Amino acid sequence: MHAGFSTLADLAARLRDLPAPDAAAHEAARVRDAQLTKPPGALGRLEDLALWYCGWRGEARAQVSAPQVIVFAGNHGVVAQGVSAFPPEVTAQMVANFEAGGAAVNQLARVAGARMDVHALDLERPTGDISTGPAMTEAEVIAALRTGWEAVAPETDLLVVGEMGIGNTTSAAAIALALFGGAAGEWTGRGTGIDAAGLDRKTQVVARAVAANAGATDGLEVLRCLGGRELAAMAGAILRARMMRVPVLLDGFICTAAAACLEGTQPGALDHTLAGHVSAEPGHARLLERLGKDPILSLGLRLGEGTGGVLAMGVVQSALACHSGMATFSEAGVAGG
Ligand SMILES: O=C(O)c1ccc[n+]([C@@H]2O[C@H](COP(=O)([O-])O)[C@@H](O)[C@H]2O)c1
Ligand SMILES: Cc1cc2nc[nH]c2cc1C
Repeated sequence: MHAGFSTLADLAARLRDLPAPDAAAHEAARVRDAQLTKPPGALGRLEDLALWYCGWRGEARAQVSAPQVIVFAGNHGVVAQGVSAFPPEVTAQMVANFEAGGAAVNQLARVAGARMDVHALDLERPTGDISTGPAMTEAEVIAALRTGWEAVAPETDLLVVGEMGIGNTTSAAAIALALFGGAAGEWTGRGTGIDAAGLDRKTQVVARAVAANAGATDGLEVLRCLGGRELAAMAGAILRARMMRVPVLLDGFICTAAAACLEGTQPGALDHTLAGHVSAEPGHARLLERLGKDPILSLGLRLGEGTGGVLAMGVVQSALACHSGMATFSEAGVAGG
């Protein structure tokens, strides 16, 4: 399917006309939930997850049959400022590891029964150094958004987008600062494990990046100026999922920062998404709070790749197994329903 956008203005127009969940299916799912063999509300948040999923899929009794995780990789010019504990070659080396099945996310995707796809975006051509100017031209950000848009499989019914990109916690922190304000230090963390001196340097780089791109206030423009190709691809996939009414589980700090750019342009653009987890990168909890998202899991992960999102797929699948598989009070002959 043609992406249907060739400029950021086209994309902003698409964002103004997004599908909503199916209120009747949501209500039918709620009625069914009330009849299941448990005290009302006893499955806690699992009940909300099942209703959320049924509403977006337009089914009173839904199950996940084609979960997909897509890992996008990109390289960042800002690594020249000494903002990561690892060298940028690791991005391409990890792509090879994803393709060989050796990364953490490969194992978790297998456990979740999810299809996994990997897209490396122009790794040999890092984005511009955000501490001195914009990361991408409009043509570059559109190309990356389209890669994400086109990566969502037609049969997918639950999506996780993850990323790999040395230097990308600097991008994510700069995006959060540009969108939500505050001090650079509130959004900047250790990423892959930079030391204390490195963290000071990185905080200054984040502040300089936002100052150097001060014209960027709209979400999509923030994505172009302060993001990276893998962040733009994640945003494109999240938007495509919305058009397909496919629920999305967000991963960590970088994934959430990319998603926040859509919400920055169009409030409500992330209504089909939930936070799969809260990462150990301190800016992530703050960002989720700003987006009004309560994470499903909190396991101290700070890996990215989609790992936290894929783990939460298991929780959503469990919620739907209960919602669709449990007997009602009358079916089971249990008193009190
Ligand atoms: O998902 C997260 O919250 C997260 C937190 C810290 C680091 N990461 C991963 O680490 C890489 C970026 O870290 P850095 O230090 O190079 O900016 C990138 O490949 C991310 O997938 C991911
Ligand atoms: C080894 C390694 C694996 C990763 N996976 C996601 N980000 C990563 C960063 C590093 C350094």
